[in-house]
Amino acid sequence: MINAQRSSQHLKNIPNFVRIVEVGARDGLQNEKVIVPTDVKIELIKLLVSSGLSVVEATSFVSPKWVPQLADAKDVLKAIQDVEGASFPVLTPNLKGFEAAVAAGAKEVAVFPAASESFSKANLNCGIEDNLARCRDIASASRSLRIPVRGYISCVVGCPLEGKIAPAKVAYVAKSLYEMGISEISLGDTIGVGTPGNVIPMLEAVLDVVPIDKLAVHFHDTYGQALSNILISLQMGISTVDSSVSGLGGCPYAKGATGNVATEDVVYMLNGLGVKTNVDLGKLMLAGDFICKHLGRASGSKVATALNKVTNSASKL
Ligand SMILES: CC(C)(COP(=O)([O-])OP(=O)([O-])OC[C@H]1O[C@@H](n2cnc3c(N)ncnc32)[C@H](O)[C@@H]1OP(=O)([O-])[O-])[C@@H](O)C(=O)NCCC(=O)NCCSC(=O)C[C@@](C)(O)CC(=O)[O-]
Repeated sequence: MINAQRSSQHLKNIPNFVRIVEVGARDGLQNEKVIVPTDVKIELIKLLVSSGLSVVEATSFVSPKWVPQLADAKDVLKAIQDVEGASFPVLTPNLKGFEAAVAAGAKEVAVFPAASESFSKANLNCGIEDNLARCRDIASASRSLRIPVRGYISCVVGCPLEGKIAPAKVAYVAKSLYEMGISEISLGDTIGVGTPGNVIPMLEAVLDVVPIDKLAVHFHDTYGQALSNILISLQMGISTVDSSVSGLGGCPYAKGATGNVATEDVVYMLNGLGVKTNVDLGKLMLAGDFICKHLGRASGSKVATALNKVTNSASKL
């Protein structure tokens, strides 16, 4: 639904409500070299849910040889079965992962093809077409179980191996996912090279073949462009945005890719636009503080950093 209260021509297409898909516990942690204890992952997920986030991607059922950080997927998912207030999608690259996820209690899964042939091979050990066949297998296995399947497309504007990616390639993968009944397609700027200049033509190409209410955007903030790309996407009518608490993240198979856009920064911008998210920024920052303290690292969120400075200097007065 469009925000009717806004009189400005420039803001009138922006939706009243944006659904945030929090990917910190999966995309955020998957690239961490030191293994984060399972209990810490579980506590992080619980804190994220307490902040009001209604979709918290929990983990991945991928090969532990490829992504050792998420080898505890089963334990994480089992431990959050009784947590109420959010759904917990998990990544499944193939039927083996899908079956393991379902056995551990997954009620939503995600497949993750790429728009780049080389990246598909680096990330999944198979090309785009072979991977789409795996996605199709998962889509059909999930149908009888009524499990929604999200589909990420990686490298929607640029690839670490191939450089620029043509919008038509993204549209092809998006159309394939849509035709196999994927519930939502998240367009991933895996290495954060998007600007409104290349994101707009990519979105236009995808919108020619997939309805807007099926689309989400997933921006990494490597070059500091994520919020401008999100704003453009909202102006084009997209109302689901992926982000990661404290800007954690990076893909192990995309060298140089830094964190996702920070959820705190997205919520702050949306609050400023008068867009509802149901997320409490203060509680979200507690989740960010918790994981940053554990990782021994400063937050990648500009908003959390600024608000923490303001609070610290006020408490010294
Ligand atoms: C797809 C595979 C498994 C193929 O990997 P492979 O080596 O080709 O697999 P295989 O079928 O040849 O099997 C080899 C071994 O892996 C096992 N295996 C096979 N499948 C599974 C499974 N599901 N779970 C656990 N184990 C599995 C299988 O049983 C066998 O075990 P072994 O007999 O040697 O003991 C591998 O390439 C893989 O796990 N890739 C995942 C990489 C990954 O997670 N990347 C990060 C996520 S993508 C991303 O971050 C981008 C995104 C989504 O956020 C969007 C964006 O940012 O733009």
